[in-house]
Amino acid sequence: MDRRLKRGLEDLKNAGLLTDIGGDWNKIPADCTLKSDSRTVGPGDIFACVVGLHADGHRFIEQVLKAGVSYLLIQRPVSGLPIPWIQVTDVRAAMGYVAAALNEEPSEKMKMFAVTGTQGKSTTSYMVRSILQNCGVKCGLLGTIVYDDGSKSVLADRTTPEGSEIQQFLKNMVDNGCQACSMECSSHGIAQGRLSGCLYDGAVFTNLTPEHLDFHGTMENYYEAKAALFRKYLKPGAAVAPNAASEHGRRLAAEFPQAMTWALEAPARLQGANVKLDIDGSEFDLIFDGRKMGRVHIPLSGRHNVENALGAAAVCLAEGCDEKKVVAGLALMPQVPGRMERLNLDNGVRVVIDYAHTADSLKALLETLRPLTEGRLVSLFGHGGDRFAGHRSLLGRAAAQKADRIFVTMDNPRTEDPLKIAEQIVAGIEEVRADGCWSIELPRDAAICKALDWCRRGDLLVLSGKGPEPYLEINGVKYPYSDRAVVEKWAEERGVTIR
Ligand SMILES: CC(=O)N[C@H]1[C@@H](OP(=O)(O)OP(=O)(O)OC[C@H]2O[C@@H](n3ccc(=O)[nH]c3=O)[C@H](O)[C@@H]2O)O[C@H](CO)[C@@H](O)[C@@H]1O[C@H](C)C(=O)N[C@@H](C)C(=O)N[C@H](CCC(=O)O)C(=O)O
Ligand SMILES: Nc1ncnc2c1ncn2[C@@H]1O[C@H](COP(=O)(O)OP(=O)(O)OP(=O)(O)O)[C@@H](O)[C@H]1O
Ligand SMILES: N[C@H](CCC[C@H](N)C(=O)O)C(=O)O
Repeated sequence: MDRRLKRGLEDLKNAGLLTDIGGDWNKIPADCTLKSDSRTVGPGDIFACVVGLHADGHRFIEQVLKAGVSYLLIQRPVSGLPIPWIQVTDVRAAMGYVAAALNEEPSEKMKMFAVTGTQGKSTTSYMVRSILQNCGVKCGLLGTIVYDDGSKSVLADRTTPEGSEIQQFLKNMVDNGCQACSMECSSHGIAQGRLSGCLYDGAVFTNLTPEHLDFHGTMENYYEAKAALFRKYLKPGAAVAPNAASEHGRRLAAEFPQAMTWALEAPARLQGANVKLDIDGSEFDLIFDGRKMGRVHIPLSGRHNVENALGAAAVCLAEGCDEKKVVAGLALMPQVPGRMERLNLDNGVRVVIDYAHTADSLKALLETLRPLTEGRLVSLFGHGGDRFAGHRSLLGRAAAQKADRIFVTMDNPRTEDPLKIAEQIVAGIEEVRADGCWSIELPRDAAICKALDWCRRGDLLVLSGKGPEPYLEINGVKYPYSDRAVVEKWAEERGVTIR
């Protein structure tokens, strides 16, 4: 038995996943890679037959054998297999353990930080990385925006990739000299076992509000998925940093006595006070066990971003980072793409691009921007198709309560009719306002141009929902698209300069 695979099999056994094994697993090549997409496999690979919602990986066995695959990970008995195989009860959840073993357990060679919660994962994981880098620690990043292995950064296609991909990224981080990894963990990723093979030194819980109920069914299931990160994937003595202002954060804190709680407006070990918000950023006093540690400046506006900074500071302090370096590290963080991203036009109009795609985050965003707006606050958004439809009327309500004018448009309609989605948003607007403050313009680029033409000096236009996404997904096709590029093109055509 190959030395590396021995460990993988032990982990599969301990996780209750291993059913059976067949064939010769003695001489696995050093560069053998585990893949779960038949369209990407090549000679020498292990193919994992994932049983998904749309396809059953076992159907592709003949195809991958022709492609030269050397090993298989299967979930149901397949007779007459000509190559070695391992049978497990859940291939998707098993992939991470096997890939971790083949990659020599990369998560044991770095300080691993996880961030979970409905909102704030990307921002908080950028903040964690910024603090660690200021402590002289080279840090990789995995999340919704990019996968950065310490050498190159590629655009992410999911928040938490499949277990096989995670382990490959972690291995690359180790090879590239990273001493840490800051990683977002989505509830889908945790529930589907994509984290198998990862063990974390610290984990942050930001908040839990209704989202992804199409997948989890109930809020309790959704909470359980998040809580599993803390119950199953922490190294002994790991730092646990829950938001004590959240009911679910308090539940986690009660379960983990070592918790380094944090909160903006609730009792906690780490707190923020004297918050000052500006369009270009925020500042606040960082209070640790009742003592002022320092005044923190972050280049991101919004109380929710102050909360994210508290979460990042809490996990880093609990992991032993120097207090002054934590404070300075937060100030050094870069603009998180598409999170409160500002574009100042020289016609006196300001534009903010933000990834708010839930009613709570749109409300928080508009609440932050309202007092910072001289003229009218203009809100432009849609909602993603094949996602939790319960958000739609609530998004409409949130905008109607805070904005002066609303342009309803499309997000990624996927397989839904974008007009029907827009009408569900409008239903929410009309529950609150009857003054005709809205219009529907479905093509998102046309809607943005219309809104920019409508705005005048002092107005603030908020483009929300897509943040930095470089595409519009319609019926399974991703068309190149970017909110920022549309504003830039409009400005160029109108002779307006962006500062
Ligand atoms: C609900 C969910 O997580 N779906 C993911 C899941 O789909 P699935 O289980 O239905 O897979 P499937 O399409 O039936 O395919 C089964 C297997 O057959 C393989 N296959 C398929 C076709 C083929 O020709 N050959 C082949 O080998 C596939 O690679 C896969 O391994 O596995 C697919 C392959 O990895 C993913 O693309 C797909 O993500 C879809 C695109 C998705 O939208 N996921 C979202 C909901 C998601 O995971 N989001 C969270 C973040 C949410 C948040 O904001 O918090 C995330 O972590 O990104
Ligand atoms: N702590 C927070 N509380 C509420 N809303 C937040 C918080 N942090 C960020 N937001 C809002 O949510 C949007 C997405 O933020 P971010 O990308 O950091 O969260 P996320 O959890 O990574 O989201 P996703 O998994 O969907 O990518 C932001 O653009 C902002 O509008
Ligand atoms: N990562 C999240 C956010 C999507 C944001 C929005 N732009 C959409 O496409 O629905 C998801 O996949 O549910």
